[in-house]
Amino acid sequence: MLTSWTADAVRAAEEPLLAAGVPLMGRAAFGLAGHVARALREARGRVRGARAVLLVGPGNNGGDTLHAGALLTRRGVAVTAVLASPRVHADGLAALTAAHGRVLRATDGTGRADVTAAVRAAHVVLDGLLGIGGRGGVRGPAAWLVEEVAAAQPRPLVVAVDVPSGVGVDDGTRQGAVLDADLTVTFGVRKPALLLPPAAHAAGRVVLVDLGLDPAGAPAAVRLEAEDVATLWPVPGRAAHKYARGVLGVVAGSARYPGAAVLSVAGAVRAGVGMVRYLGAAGPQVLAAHPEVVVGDGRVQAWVVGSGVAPDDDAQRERVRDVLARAAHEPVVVDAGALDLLPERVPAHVVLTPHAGELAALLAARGAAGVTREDVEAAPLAHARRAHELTGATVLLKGATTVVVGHGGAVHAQADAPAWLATAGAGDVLGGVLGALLAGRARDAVTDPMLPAALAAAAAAVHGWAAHAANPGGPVAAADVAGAVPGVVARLVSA
Ligand SMILES: NC(=O)C1=CN([C@@H]2O[C@H](COP(=O)(O)OP(=O)(O)OC[C@H]3O[C@@H](n4cnc5c(N)ncnc54)[C@H](O)[C@@H]3O)[C@@H](O)[C@H]2O)[C@@H](O)CC1
Ligand SMILES: Nc1ncnc2c1ncn2[C@@H]1O[C@H](COP(=O)(O)OP(=O)(O)O)[C@@H](O)[C@H]1O
Ligand SMILES: [K+]
Repeated sequence: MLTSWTADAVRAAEEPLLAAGVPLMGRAAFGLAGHVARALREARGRVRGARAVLLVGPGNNGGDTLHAGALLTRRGVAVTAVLASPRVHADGLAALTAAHGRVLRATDGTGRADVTAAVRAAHVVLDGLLGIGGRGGVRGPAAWLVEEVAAAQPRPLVVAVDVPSGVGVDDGTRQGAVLDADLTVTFGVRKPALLLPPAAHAAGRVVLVDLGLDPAGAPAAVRLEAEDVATLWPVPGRAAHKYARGVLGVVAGSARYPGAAVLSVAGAVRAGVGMVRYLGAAGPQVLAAHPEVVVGDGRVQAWVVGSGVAPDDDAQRERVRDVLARAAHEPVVVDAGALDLLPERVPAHVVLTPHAGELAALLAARGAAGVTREDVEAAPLAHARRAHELTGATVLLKGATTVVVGHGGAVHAQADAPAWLATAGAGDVLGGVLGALLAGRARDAVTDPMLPAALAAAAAAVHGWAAHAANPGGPVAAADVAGAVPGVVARLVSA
């Protein structure tokens, strides 16, 4: 599992080490220089003779960068530091100067031609403008520097120091211009912005330099990896029978959107549920695609409702209402056309699966007037959290990185899918996969309010891996994603 901690938690964890005289900045700079050297060797075969530009802000993030620059000069790298602020980390600057690094100032305007020339000639640029002390994004000369590097051709390798400068460290927002990095070298522990969208998309590959930090409390956001998902997946015991494995009720599709019913069922059947019962008008289409499905009412352990349920399908909406009225005791995945039927308050084993537009509509309907899809995309965590607080539900917000907020505010962020997964019907398959997990672990999901969020994150991960597996590197249809789920699960649980 990848974990992350807020800026405050990092500072609190650093405190006792700093008090004990542990040279944290020295360790950070040494690790940073090592990773930069490795990246240069990979990119151009050797380190010596490379040209590096350091973007240096006013704080310790700039200090780390200057110290790393001093170490790089000793390995034969020509280092130019560009100071973006009149204030600069004094020790770091002294170290770089002593190592014969070059220093330019972006603050006086007159030396800008030299800065531009250095940036255009650079093999690597280290972004040390702002770290965990950044507030409100890069401004002034620093913003100009970011633009210069972003426009440089050929594009240098960009290494973010601790975090890409100008991200909301704790909430994953982008506070204005952010330089997209190829590599982020982060110190001590990951920061939430390195897992959360949209900031995480600017981080590139993330490597962690161990500083011996031991932060307190629960992590701010986590990402499940294969071994975590394997421990969550319900695997039938030797004596299992279909009812013991869990029966999933599916209220999806309508005369207008029968395909959603087929895809929702496909996700559930392929993820490994004991039985699927289907309710709705798309019975013939569902049976044609999945003869193993039982059409009609009966006992179930969990539900998926809403995928492809048209707003004018009164009969199907009535079934959704019936299911939601029983949600106190049975886990329910609430997708698309069922989101507007959600009761005022629900338990955490009710999992909402909106995309950004649907989440905006849900929030607007609950008093957050004027929230748009763009607002949600700019701050996914804040809006998913708001929806959780307003409804009590576990909220899985779909996107390139899927964010889940569950009981107690626990946050998962899964970025396992190729962009090819952004295709019609993919969300219906995800609902089915998650429904299968909740049916298989229905009792646990009702008694342990933390579990639904973990299961939701696990479903998003498997859905993303299945999209890769269905056609590595190329386009996928939603049905093919469902088709790849059994193989992905087999590899997971047999590893
Ligand atoms: N405490 C330590 O000894 C360690 C700190 N580390 C580094 O220190 C960083 C944090 O250092 P700081 O707390 O000095 O913070 P930063 O280096 O992130 O700089 C923040 C400083 O810049 C100014 N500032 C904030 N927002 C700004 C904005 N939007 N525009 C212009 N100026 C702005 C503020 O005056 C603030 O003091 C970490 O990210 C990490 O790189 C690491 O070296 C590990 C050890
Ligand atoms: N850029 C992207 N990269 C990876 N996955 C994505 C991206 N955009 C969307 N997805 C995923 O694709 C699926 C789309 O679901 P959704 O928007 O509900 O579509 P539909 O309603 O047509 O099924 C979600 O699982 C979402 O997380
Ligand atoms: K930075």
